[in-house]
Amino acid sequence: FFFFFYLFPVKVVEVGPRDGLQNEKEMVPTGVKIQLIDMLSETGLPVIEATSFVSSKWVPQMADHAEVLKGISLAPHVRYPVLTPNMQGFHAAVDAGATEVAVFGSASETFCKNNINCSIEESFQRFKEIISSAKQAHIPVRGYVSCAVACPYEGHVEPAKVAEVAKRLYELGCYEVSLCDTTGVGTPGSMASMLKCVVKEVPTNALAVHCHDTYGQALANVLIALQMGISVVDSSVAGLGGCPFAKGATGNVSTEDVVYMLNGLGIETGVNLSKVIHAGEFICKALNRSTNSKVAQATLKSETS
Ligand SMILES: CC(C)(COP(=O)([O-])OP(=O)([O-])OC[C@H]1O[C@@H](n2cnc3c(N)ncnc32)[C@H](O)[C@@H]1OP(=O)([O-])[O-])[C@@H](O)C(=O)NCCC(=O)NCCSC(=O)C[C@@](C)(O)CC(=O)[O-]
Repeated sequence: FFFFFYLFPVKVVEVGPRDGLQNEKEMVPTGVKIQLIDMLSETGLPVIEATSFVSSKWVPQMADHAEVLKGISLAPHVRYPVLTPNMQGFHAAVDAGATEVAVFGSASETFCKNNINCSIEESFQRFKEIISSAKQAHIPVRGYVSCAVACPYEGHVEPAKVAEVAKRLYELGCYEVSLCDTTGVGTPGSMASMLKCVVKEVPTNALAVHCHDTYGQALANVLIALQMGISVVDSSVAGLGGCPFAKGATGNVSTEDVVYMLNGLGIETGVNLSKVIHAGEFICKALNRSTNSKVAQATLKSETS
């Protein structure tokens, strides 16, 4: 690899209130979710994924989606996408005031079936309907490709399959496609192989990466993506999270660690790190656990010593 650090800004997409909280066993009070999002809205983060309009039988933690979306104080320069797996979710999201949605596909058949109860082909029929209705309502749609490196059920996933699914989402009208290392098994090597294949099919300026940190590789994987020209990074405050349908996978790379690394590279994000650390402290206290962010741990320790 040759190293180049481009100095154009990176967009950090905060997924903590959705991806971070969806896997929590104990119900997180709606007021806590709202307060977390409101605190994150004050940090300079441009995008905060607020909740998901999925079935409460499948993901009970997200059952209060409408209350959360209606309860937050919308900041003028922040976008608040929500997940919508089908038209029922799309209509409910729009009724609750959503102005941006996200569809979530997969490069693995088995994960698709376990996550949204349909085949990849059927999922595209659903996405087509959602994207077409969203277009009429001038609602932007983001797309996810789960299992972009590996699947919790099938193991290795071929980069060509990831590229095919990403291209279909992009061509259907997703303005951005986020490539997800759902289980966090990716390494800079496997990420690079996958990304090399995907960038042949989808422009880099329409791609994002979404790295779980199960094997401690997430920051290195983000760095590889930056070096390959990708400038959108998903992350979760305090590194919270995991997918209920990817057993054993831990949370996303933490927003604090991503922002710290980008600051160190001199790359503009517009995000105030200490405010994110403060929001992370709030949610960790509410969940009665310690942060997964190394940067937050070090900062809070130095403040108390
Ligand atoms: C997609 C479905 C709904 C299909 O679920 P289904 O059971 O096949 O749906 P159905 O159409 O047969 O309907 C069955 C029941 O669900 C209800 N229903 C149907 N749709 C909705 C809806 N939108 N909202 C609320 N309720 C809904 C519907 O009303 C009905 O209720 P009943 O008559 O039995 O009382 C289900 O599989 C589901 O909700 N899955 C949720 C999956 C999920 O949230 N996964 C986690 C997020 S994805 C993720 O974490 C990965 C990501 C994005 O972060 C990236 C990465 O790291 O990989």
